[in-house]
Amino acid sequence: MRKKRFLLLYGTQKGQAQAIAEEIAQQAEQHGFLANVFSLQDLEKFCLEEERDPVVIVISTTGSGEPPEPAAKFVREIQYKELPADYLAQLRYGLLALGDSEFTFFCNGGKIVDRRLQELGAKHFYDTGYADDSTGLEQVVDPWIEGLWAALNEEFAKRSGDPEKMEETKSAGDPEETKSAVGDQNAQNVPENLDLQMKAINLDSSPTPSTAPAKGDASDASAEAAPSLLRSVPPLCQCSLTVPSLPVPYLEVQILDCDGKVTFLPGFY
Ligand SMILES: Cc1cc2nc3c(=O)[nH]c(=O)nc-3n(C[C@H](O)[C@H](O)[C@H](O)COP(=O)(O)O)c2cc1C
Repeated sequence: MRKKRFLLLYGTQKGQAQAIAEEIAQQAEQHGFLANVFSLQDLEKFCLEEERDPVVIVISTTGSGEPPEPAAKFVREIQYKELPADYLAQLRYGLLALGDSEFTFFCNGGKIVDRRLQELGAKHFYDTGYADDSTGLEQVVDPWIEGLWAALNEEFAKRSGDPEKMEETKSAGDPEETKSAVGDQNAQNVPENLDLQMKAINLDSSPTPSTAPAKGDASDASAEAAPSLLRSVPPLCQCSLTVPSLPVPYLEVQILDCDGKVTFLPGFY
């Protein structure tokens, strides 16, 4: 059977995004997919405007919230103001943003690209992941990659219009399940602080927040614009918000007697 192809693009400054893209490409084989991997700087090797297969983008952030330098030309091209709002209407993509929450503009390189692709009519087939170098990229990267295969399968099933395959994929994990697959996995296999990490993602400025439907048509768009306690909506979701890391807990208590003698409270030493 012919392998299901997807385009895999990466934008990297120091090599992490490339390594993750290569890992995705390697795993793709085992899941029955074929990934064509290119750097975002190789503009002559891909054309988003004509791309009909799903696209996966892994992109880091550098400077103070800029996309990596090799991706700069790509970003300039998609930011061209004359592009019509349906320029990438056929495009279905998933994006994994890398960053470090110690920086003010967390994952901003990915957010810039994500936001612009949405403005040009492209749609997510899978929710955006925000991986944080300060807590360990793998805490988000690993579950994100694990959920990617079900999302891709569902996307291909949809294209072939095969309801049975859709059902099969659903039971294997559709976007609802794709999301919960990531969530469930977090709950079961990874440390407690990943829960916090995933909450930070939901609060972040994803154009399609992970608590919102994975894909948006016109009706989704109006539903998403309504105020909600369950999902992040504009303008808040478009801000570059970052949940700060807690400092290491530390407490020392000393009580001084009036004569200046130090008394340690029972239980504190
Ligand atoms: C000089 C420098 C600037 C950075 N600036 C940001 C930033 O503004 N926002 C952010 O979220 N991460 C920032 N990062 C963190 C990187 O995006 C993160 O470490 C990422 O994993 C690097 O991926 P790469 O090796 O593919 O470039 C910065 C890292 C460096 C070295």
